Amino acid sequence: MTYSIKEIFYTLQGEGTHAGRPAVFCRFSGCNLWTGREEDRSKAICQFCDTDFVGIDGEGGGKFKTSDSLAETINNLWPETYAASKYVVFTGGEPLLQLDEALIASMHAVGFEIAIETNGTIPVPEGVDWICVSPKMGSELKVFKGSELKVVIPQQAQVLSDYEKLDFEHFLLQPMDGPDAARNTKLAIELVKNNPKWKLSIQTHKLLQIP
Ligand SMILES: C[S@@+](CC[C@H](N)C(=O)[O-])C[C@H]1O[C@@H](n2cnc3c(N)ncnc32)[C@H](O)[C@@H]1O
Ligand SMILES: Nc1nc2[nH]cc(C(=O)O)c2c(=O)[nH]1
Ligand code: SF4
Ligand SMILES: [Mg+2]
Repeated sequence: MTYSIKEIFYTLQGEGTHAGRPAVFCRFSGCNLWTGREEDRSKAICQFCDTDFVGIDGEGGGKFKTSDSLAETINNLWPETYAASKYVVFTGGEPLLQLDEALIASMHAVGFEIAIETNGTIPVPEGVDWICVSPKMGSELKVFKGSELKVVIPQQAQVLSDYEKLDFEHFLLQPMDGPDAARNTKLAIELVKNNPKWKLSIQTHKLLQIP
């Protein structure tokens, strides 16, 4: 299959349990919860997205005709001096619209550990090594287990105790960025202190001003 990629870049994972870990980010084009067009945001299922995932015009973006050619492009961004700990984060947009077993096999063949950032509305194929699910109110959750559940707060009608029943290793609250970011951060800190099952996830790449 042909993969539509918005951008590919080498940076640090900014969020979640692996914050600070060097990673190649591969951002797929397109999402099932928003078109990505500003004029559609107010009627989208997911309205708070901080990401441009439209088209294939970003750094390293394009159409890749084979899983091996995409894997090779990702592999070429990893420093030659240290081949251990190769780590790719597939994100988007919604990566599970495109990530398939062929691409998982191609990434493993070049020695990568594979992570995804998903909204949890599409089942995860076998072989993904780190599954981060970030559920969106107004969508139907279909992924009930994984590595980390990263809940952006606040969202309308959210009930944190419902999430606590799910089968994840780590439970994280991430303050929603936007006009109320400061207030949302205070709220997240208070919630975590009162519910220690949860940990705080802040978007460190924004503080660090790295991609
Ligand atoms: C851009 S999304 C792409 C992956 C996938 N579609 C998803 O929603 O998980 C990557 C991560 O950014 C989070 N995110 C998006 N907009 C955000 C915002 N305004 N503030 C905080 N986190 C946000 C998402 O919840 C998700 O965990
Ligand atoms: N540095 C960095 N870390 C991230 N973690 C999740 C991201 C995403 O957009 O999926 C992201 C991102 O865009 N940049
Ligand atoms: S589901 Fe993810 S990529 Fe899609 S609009 Fe929401 S935050 Fe953005
Ligand atoms: Mg991001």
